[in-house]
Amino acid sequence: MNNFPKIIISGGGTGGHIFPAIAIANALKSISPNCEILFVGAEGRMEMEKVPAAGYKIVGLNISGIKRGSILKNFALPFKVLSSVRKAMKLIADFKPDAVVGVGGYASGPLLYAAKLKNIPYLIQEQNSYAGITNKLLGKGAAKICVAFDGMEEFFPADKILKTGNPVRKNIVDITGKHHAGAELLKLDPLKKTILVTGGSLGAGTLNKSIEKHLPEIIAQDVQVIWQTGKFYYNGIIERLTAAYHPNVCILEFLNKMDLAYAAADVIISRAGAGTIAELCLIEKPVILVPSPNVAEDHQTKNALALVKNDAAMMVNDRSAEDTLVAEALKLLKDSQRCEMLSENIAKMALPDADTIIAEEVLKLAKAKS
Ligand SMILES: CC(=O)N[C@H]1[C@@H](OP(=O)(O)OP(=O)(O)OC[C@H]2O[C@@H](n3ccc(=O)[nH]c3=O)[C@H](O)[C@@H]2O)O[C@H](CO)[C@@H](O)[C@@H]1O
Repeated sequence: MNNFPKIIISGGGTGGHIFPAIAIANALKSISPNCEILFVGAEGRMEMEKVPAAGYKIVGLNISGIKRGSILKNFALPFKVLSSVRKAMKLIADFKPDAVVGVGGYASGPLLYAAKLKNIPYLIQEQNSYAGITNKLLGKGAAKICVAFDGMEEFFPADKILKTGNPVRKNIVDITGKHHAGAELLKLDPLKKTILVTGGSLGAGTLNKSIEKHLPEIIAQDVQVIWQTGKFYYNGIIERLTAAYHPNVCILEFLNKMDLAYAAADVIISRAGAGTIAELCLIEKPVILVPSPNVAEDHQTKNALALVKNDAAMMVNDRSAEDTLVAEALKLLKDSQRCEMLSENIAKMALPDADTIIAEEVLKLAKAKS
């Protein structure tokens, strides 16, 4: 076997694509410490900051998605796609990867397409129950497609599908013994009940409105809240709220130490992004999911229902969240039996080794090529 396999991992846009990619890279490094990994992302997107922070090198392509609303806004898109494919071809020629991984998102398309043209084997990792357009288009040429949900034959050739679950960063879900450290970092009281609110990597307007509206009730019950707002909402919330400075309230735009926030929480309110759900199954805490209605084919509702059907999570619709979400969370916090049941059931849904299984598949492809 080639002891120095070279792997390109491409994709990004949101945490939902970036963090599985980092989890795969970490697993590759732990199985094959000598392997060389290069990330390829989209210029100006979150991966250009998060990937180097995780210790990996990344190169950016000048590529964006289709913008809704006006043809004019998309005028430059075909040129960007062409120049990105050209740059991807050059990256492949220079780096000479033995295998390529695509996790979805803007950069994944040009890079996988270039890999296909250059006969480099590639693996696709699809996080959701509904396949993204890039992954669907490039699925036929993939050597393997690693998925997290049943029924993905609807989008991909059945013989290429492997159900692995979504890869998660091991350090994020290792929360044992971190409750006090979490409370300390977030300047909260480790003895008080705590709700964590997370809107996924970009934050969620509905969750923010719901918390903002009912913050006085949370404080009145002497409950603490770790409130991740997302970058776009943070300043507005801080400007509007004097309660933001109450000792029970910790507001952040992004949680860099998600493990400590998970560890500090007694109940979690969350969007139903596939990566977050994979983590929630592993940390085994009671969860209320509020699926985003603004995603393709309503896939977050499908993600959430997979848990709800097994009594492994509660669900509140986006439409009713402003009225009922906080009351439901405060009620759940007081019901220790229900919390225990939800924790037990969500743990049964976990697929803990996705990162290692996918990394092994990638290394098999690299070995077959070299
Ligand atoms: C609006 C949108 O398009 N959402 C999609 C996006 O979600 P999104 O980008 O929110 O991704 P996920 O919910 O899957 O994962 C979020 C990731 O970000 C991390 N995190 C989050 C907040 C924070 O403050 N700190 C932090 O580290 C979480 O630990 C997790 O690893 O990709 C997912 C996976 O393709 C999809 O299922 C979602 O529908």
